[in-house]
Amino acid sequence: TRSTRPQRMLKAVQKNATKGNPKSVISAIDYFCKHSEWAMNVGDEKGSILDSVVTEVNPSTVLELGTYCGYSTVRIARLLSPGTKLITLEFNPANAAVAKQIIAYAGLQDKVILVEGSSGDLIPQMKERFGITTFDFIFLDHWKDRYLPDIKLFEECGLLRKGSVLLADNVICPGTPEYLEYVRKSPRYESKYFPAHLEYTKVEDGLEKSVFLG
Ligand SMILES: C[C@H](C[C@H]1O[C@@H](n2cnc3c(N)ncnc32)[C@H](O)[C@@H]1O)NC(=O)c1cc(-c2ccc(F)cc2)cc(O)c1O
Ligand SMILES: [Mg+2]
Repeated sequence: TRSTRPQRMLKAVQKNATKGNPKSVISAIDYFCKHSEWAMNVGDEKGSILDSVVTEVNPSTVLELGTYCGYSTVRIARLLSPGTKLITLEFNPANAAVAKQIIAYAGLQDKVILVEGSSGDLIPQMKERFGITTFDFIFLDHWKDRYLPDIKLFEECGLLRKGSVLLADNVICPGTPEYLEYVRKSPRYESKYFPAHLEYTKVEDGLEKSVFLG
């Protein structure tokens, strides 16, 4: 049977990247997406903004929603201080299987906890399963209509503290209008929009950074 796009992306990483070198894995995926097949990774333009926010926050507890193939997982994990791990949630088992291999190829498997399942089910389990009190940094990149229910779930589960940073991909394309309205109107968040483009295209998109004020 025909391979899937994530499987072909993995092959491109194994062919063109250097094992244990996260930067080469990131470049190999970006090259694949620019010259072979578009794929819904956060990409290099928005990825640089992601890098700068992660570096600024220097988080000890990190959560990513929507692993896909692990591109942003590798971008984030390579910047974390020694001993810090990121938890990433992926609903689709086939995508999780590819992500696991891409993360391992980058040599970052010891910095990543990849959990298969849906954010709605897993967020309430964070404290008991992973000993998390609050998250310093959360990257939202999953189903766009889950951003709003999940940020409310973070609040209900007491997973945010004064200064927790939430960074959301695709707030313009495909778009997350209800989430944007919520974080921009709520007095409990300080929000800022970072304009960019949909990965590997000229279509407008951007990242929304929201700081929880407690
Ligand atoms: C949603 C996907 C990313 C992954 O998220 C997992 N997922 C989902 N819901 C959950 C959950 N509730 N819990 C855990 N994981 C979860 C899934 O299985 C995908 O692997 N991302 C996108 O759909 C996406 C789409 C586009 C896009 C833009 C323009 C177009 F013309 C077409 C597509 C761009 C992007 O930048 C994206 O990020
Ligand atoms: Mg995205």
